Parts: sequence; C-alpha cells; structure tokens
Amino acid sequence: MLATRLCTMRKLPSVLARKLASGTSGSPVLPDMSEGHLPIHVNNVRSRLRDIVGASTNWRDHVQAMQERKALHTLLAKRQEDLPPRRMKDSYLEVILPLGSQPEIREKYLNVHNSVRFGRILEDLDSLGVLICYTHTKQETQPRSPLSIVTALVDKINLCKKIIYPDCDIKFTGNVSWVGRTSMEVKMHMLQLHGGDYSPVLDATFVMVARDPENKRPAFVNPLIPESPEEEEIFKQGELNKLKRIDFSTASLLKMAPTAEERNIVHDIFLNTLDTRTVSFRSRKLPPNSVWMEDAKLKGLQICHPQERNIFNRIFGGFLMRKAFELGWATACSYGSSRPFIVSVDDIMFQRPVEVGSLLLLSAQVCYTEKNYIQVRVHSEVYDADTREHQTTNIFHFTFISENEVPRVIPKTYGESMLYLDGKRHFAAIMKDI
Ligand SMILES: CCCCCC(=O)SCCNC(=O)CCNC(=O)[C@H](O)C(C)(C)COP(=O)(O)OP(=O)(O)OC[C@H]1O[C@@H](n2cnc3c(N)ncnc32)[C@H](O)[C@@H]1OP(=O)(O)O
Repeated sequence: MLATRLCTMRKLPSVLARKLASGTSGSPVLPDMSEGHLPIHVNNVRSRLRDIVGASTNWRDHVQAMQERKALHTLLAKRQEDLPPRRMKDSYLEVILPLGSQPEIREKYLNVHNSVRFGRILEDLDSLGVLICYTHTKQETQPRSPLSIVTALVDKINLCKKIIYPDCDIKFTGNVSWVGRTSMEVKMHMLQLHGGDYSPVLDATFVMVARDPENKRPAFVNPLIPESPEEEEIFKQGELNKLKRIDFSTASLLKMAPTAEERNIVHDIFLNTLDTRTVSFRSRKLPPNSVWMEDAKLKGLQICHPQERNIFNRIFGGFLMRKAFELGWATACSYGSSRPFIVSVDDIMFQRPVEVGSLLLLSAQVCYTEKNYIQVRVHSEVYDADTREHQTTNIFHFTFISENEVPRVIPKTYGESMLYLDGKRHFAAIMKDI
C-alpha cells in the first residue's frame, strides 16, 4: 500500500518533467546571448524595475516620485498599431539565483525542512514576470517607462520536483508568449543545477496588464510577432488560454448552477451524511475517515506595511502570494497531519490592488481532497476599519500532495458544497494538465 502511494507521488512529477524536457510546455524560444541577454542576478531584478519606472527607494519620497511619473502620461501610445512589434526572443531573460555558489543568500530562502521556501520563489517569479514585460515594451528613446505593469493573473504554476534544494544554483528563464491589446502572457521556467546540468523544476504562466503611469486606465503594449511554427503554436496557445479563462469564468458557480453530474455528487454527499437513526433532513453525521469542511480552515491577518510595497506603491503581488501560500501550506499541513508538498498553483486572480496600510484578512479552506491530494483555496480581503467594509482582493488555489492518504473533506451547507465543487473543478483541470 505504502509502496503504491510513493509510486503515485513520484509518477506525477516525472510525467511533467518529460513534458518540460521535450519542450511541450512552451519554451522553444532559445536564449540569444549574442543580443546582450546576459543572465541577471536575482537581487538586481527589483532594482532594475525601480530604475525603469523611477520608483523611490524611501517611502517618504513616494508622493514626489508618483508626481514625477504622472508627467510620463504624454509618452503613452494612442493606438497599439503605433508601437513597434516585438519578437518572443526580444523579451527573453535569464535570472540566476546562486544558492549554491553564494551561500550567504541561502538564509532568506531556507525552510525548516532544509529545502527552499516556495513562497520566496513566487516572489521572484512575480518580479521576473514584470521585468520580462518591461523588456517587451522597452522603447530605446524613453529612459523611464510610462507604463505601470501589474500582475493580473497567475494562470498556472506546475511543479515537477517535490524538493527544491537550498544549496544548488537556480536559473529562471522566460519571455512574453502572447499579447492582447493591453495584456501580456508570460511563460517562465525554473531549473536547478545538479551535477553540472540544469534540470526542470517548474513552469509558470502569468498574465500582466499595462496601465497608465497613475495605474488608472489600461495602456497599449507592443504587438508580438511569432517567427517560427513553434512560436505560432505558443501564440495560439495563449489565445486559447484566454478563451479557456473566459469559459471557466462564465461557468463559475457564482454565476451558474452546478451541472447535473455535480448536483448528484452534492446530493450523494448529503445522503451519506444523514443520520439514519433519525428521519430528518437536519440531523447530519460525519462518515468515517472524514472531516467537516468547517473544521478544515485557518485564518490570518497581515498589516500591509510600506516595506512590502511594489514599485507603484501598492502591495507587492509576490508578497501577497507568499503570505497566501504559507497559510495554505499550514492549512494542508494541519489537515493531513504530515508535510505537504506543493504540486500546482492555478488561477490566482488579482482583482484589485492592495493599498499600503491595509488590514489584509486571509482565510484558507481545504475545499477538496482525493487520495493524497489536498486542494486549498485562500481568500484574501481588505478590511476598512473606518467604514467596516470588506473587499475581496484575491482568490488563490493551491494543490498539495501529502505523504499519507488524507481524510475526505465533507461540505455541510450549500455554500460549502459550491466551494467543494469549485475545488473539484480546479483539481480536475490540474490533473489534466500534468
Ligand atoms: C516588483 C514589481 C512587481 C510589480 C507587480 C505587482 O506587484 S502588481 C500587484 C498585484 N496586482 C495588482 O494589484 C492588480 C490588481 N488588479 C487590478 O488592478 C485590475 O483588476 C487589473 C488592472 C488587473 C484589471 O483591471 P480591469 O479589469 O479594469 O481591466 P480591463 O477590463 O480594462 O482589462 C484590461 C486588460 O486586462 C485583461 N485582464 C483583466 N483581468 C484579467 C484576468 N483576470 N486575466 C487575464 N486577463 C485579464 C483584459 O483582458 C484586458 O486585456 P486586453 O486589453 O489585452 O484585451
């Protein structure tokens, strides 16, 4: 039994590893070092971003820096057609996180299990994604970019390694893979050095949106021209991803009733939890090896200090992801009573910016389980203490695999049943992907 479980855990990553190695995950754009694309040290990514937009390094100067950015408004293109098209390789970047060769930077990335904190990787991916978009939209004649490029969506991050080693160099690569009018899809890959070779660890797809210098209205970005049949394929996939996202959101359980099959699932769960000794719809009994959904959640609060701001003086998306991931991980850990490993992150929507000074409330809920897998949803909202209003800022979806088989999570109310079905849909989409 145990051997079968271990096999399942190993099989999942190797399938993705083969996909990554064969390039089917969308990375045929080759590094073109001759065009000046030298690898960047991870510590320089954010300083480069600050230079590109002219962000202040001290919070006390942020109002003045924002005023100066306002003046860049005149540099925005009036039509997308006025902007020169770019190739995929124009935005290709490589970033090195030298955990092996520079031990002094390890501490920031280390967790207590002697592996790398995935939350830190989320932060690095977010900064790199934005830098890739600035590289795509760079105009040689403009020393400062008038664009404010923000993360709108983490479409997916699929991992093919359970452990990220804290003492081996990491390389991130990525480029813009699809462009709309004001939005850009970015594909990124992370590899780790073992025995002289870099092997794949994860691949990620983010969507970034360009806004005006005050971050109030959308702004046009340079078109993207695919140059080869492989790039045509990647571009087409970007188009399909956009349509898939629209379909997924149209069929959202917040807008539409569940399908007939899903309704049956919910009703079966209801019947299985009725107490047969009392003829009542109200008397519910937890089946063996199960946990009520209401007992499978954790909450957290974050005060959003200026230290966590991004280059636009809002809270850094990577920080929000790290906090949500860590709460999600703790929830999975406490649920499964063993160490969970992240398998996939999908569909993180950044619905509205989080202002510096906000009170950020995070709620993590185990919403679906299957064998060793735990699907966790983290909801984040800002709370305005003056008006007592709550506003949702993000929804995060994380899939973990636990070392042991976990109990089934059981919804009791209709609302919980919808969360369960939403978690099941996310889980099914992930399993199809890997
Ligand atoms: C260190 C530096 C890092 C900096 C990075 C960050 O930290 S950023 C911080 C974290 N992120 C944020 O704070 C962003 C918060 N969210 C927002 O501000 C907003 O929701 C948004 C700007 C993303 C979208 O605003 P709107 O919905 O009003 O935008 P609008 O409808 O005009 O659409 C503009 C373009 O975005 C696309 N778009 C909007 N939401 C999308 C989504 N969830 N997934 C995919 N694409 C999306 C649209 O298709 C359109 O593209 P086309 O025009 O191509 O058709």
